[in-house]
Amino acid sequence: MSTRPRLPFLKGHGTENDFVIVPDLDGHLDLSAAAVARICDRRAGVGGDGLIRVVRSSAHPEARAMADRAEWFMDYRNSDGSIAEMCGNGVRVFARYLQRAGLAEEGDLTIATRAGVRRIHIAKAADGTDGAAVGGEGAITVEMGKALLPEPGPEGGITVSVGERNWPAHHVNMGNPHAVAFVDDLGHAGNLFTAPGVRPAAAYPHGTNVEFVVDRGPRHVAMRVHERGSGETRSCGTGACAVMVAAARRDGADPAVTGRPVSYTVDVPGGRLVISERPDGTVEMTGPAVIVAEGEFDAAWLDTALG
Ligand SMILES: N[C@@H](CCC[C@H](N)C(=O)O)C(=O)O
Repeated sequence: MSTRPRLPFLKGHGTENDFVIVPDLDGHLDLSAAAVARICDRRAGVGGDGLIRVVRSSAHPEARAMADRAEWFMDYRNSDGSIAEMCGNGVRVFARYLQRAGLAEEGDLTIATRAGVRRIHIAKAADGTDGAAVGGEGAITVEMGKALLPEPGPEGGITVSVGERNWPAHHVNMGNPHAVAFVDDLGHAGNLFTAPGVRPAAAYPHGTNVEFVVDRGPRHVAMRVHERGSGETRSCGTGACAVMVAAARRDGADPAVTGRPVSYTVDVPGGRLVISERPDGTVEMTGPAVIVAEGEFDAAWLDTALG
């Protein structure tokens, strides 16, 4: 018989990038990488592209310094248990959880992440759709910070490869790393269960997320992604932001030069995100966030999962 306190969880997604949400408000849980991987396992666990632990910033050593600017910290883990700096879809789902739990209201709030404090706006949801229509009522907008575009090192620019195919790629950092390759056909990326090759390895000492992008129309692109630590997912918010910035620079659009914001629609297999870049370089993402279920871990199962 387990003596562990009952542990609730929720399941949510943003454009079908799905997460197990574990409220641990006062930071008592010790979640090892192995435990996260078991919880995210789609057959033997709850299943998800990642796990989001909701913890008070003041109760987490990595967030304490942000506690005066953001009450809540998103402790994000990939489905293999590895730690990531940021998750764009995850932070919208995190905000939706706070709203549902009565810990935040519609309107403006801030959330601490390993990439820094992010400002969020939860639009008014008059129709209860949880923002399923991008930009519609209930959608959530996140100020994702500024994109960094690291210069190529001595070994040259980035190349992404799948099988025999190679593409030049843009190195974009949105708090976490991305390699963005423009391709003729999203099918050419093939089977993304395994990670694409990325060279030079030194450009990404901690690995990278890889996006494959095609044009759909003016300021409108579509992408597939292989996420570091999770494999192919149906969407990646930071990836969509990296794609938007890479597409804008490719198209000769730089808000810092023109003084005008630029906006792209980014289609992902799981839906649509709208991404804008402002003249000060801040990237803004708008998209849906949905909570689909709420439950409680079986105590005996949790004992074995947490070890
Ligand atoms: N799905 C996320 C990104 C999650 C982290 C990523 N796999 C990494 O390791 O950097 C998003 O929506 O941004």
